[in-house]
Amino acid sequence: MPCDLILALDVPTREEAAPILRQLRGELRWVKIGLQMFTAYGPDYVKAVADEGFNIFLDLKLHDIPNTVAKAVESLAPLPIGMLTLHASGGREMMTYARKAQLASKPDLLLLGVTVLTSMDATGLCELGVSVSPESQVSRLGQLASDSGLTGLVCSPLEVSMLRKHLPAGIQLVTPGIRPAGEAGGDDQKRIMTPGDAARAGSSYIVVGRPILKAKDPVAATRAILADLASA
Ligand SMILES: O=C(O)c1cc(=O)[nH]c(=O)n1[C@@H]1O[C@H](COP(=O)(O)O)[C@@H](O)[C@H]1O
Repeated sequence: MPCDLILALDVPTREEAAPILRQLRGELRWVKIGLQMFTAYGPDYVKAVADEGFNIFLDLKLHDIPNTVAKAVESLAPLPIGMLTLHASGGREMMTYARKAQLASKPDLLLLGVTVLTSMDATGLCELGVSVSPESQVSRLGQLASDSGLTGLVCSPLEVSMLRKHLPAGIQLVTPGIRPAGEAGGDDQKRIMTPGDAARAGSSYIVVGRPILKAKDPVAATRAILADLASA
């Protein structure tokens, strides 16, 4: 399966987003709208970006009691979105409720369970009382999400080959924590890989924000990432 690129549109204003979207139209298919833009502009902005021809990954990382998450999924279902995130650490019942609501309201929506954030390492997990390695915790949460009916996960590319051995063949693995060769370090991402290595490991999609958004030439950065994916 080829690996596709998702742009994380993590910018403060729609005025800043507009030229980026204009330049990248036709270069990539998927745009992720996350907490920063959704909090500022809400559902109308999701519709506006979809109207520009992009597929939308709405990254709200839902995490609440089962009923509340299920109702949020129902409220979001009318939006033109192809992917939506929730935290797998919300547990089996929360994920089961959410999946049921998604199947009833938007069957073609890919509900993604976020396993262990790519910004976390073993030390960060230990501070939360989780004394196993990030890989073990991803394995546990990935299995729980799959058992709860989810068909997609968010994880680091470092865990993809391990998950592919244990989970159903069709599972979609979406991996942030992507840093092109030579761009690693100096920020909050801890469990990282290059685009090509993530694709070779078996990622279904990679999510990339700052390496494109902060590049001098976002189009050139996007093309370099796509070329790295294509060579995988
Ligand atoms: O759910 C996500 O998309 C996500 C999960 C995760 O574990 N790590 C992670 O970085 N993300 C998102 O992926 C994007 C990564 O952005 P950059 O680090 O700038 O490439 C951000 O929008 C994060 O919110």
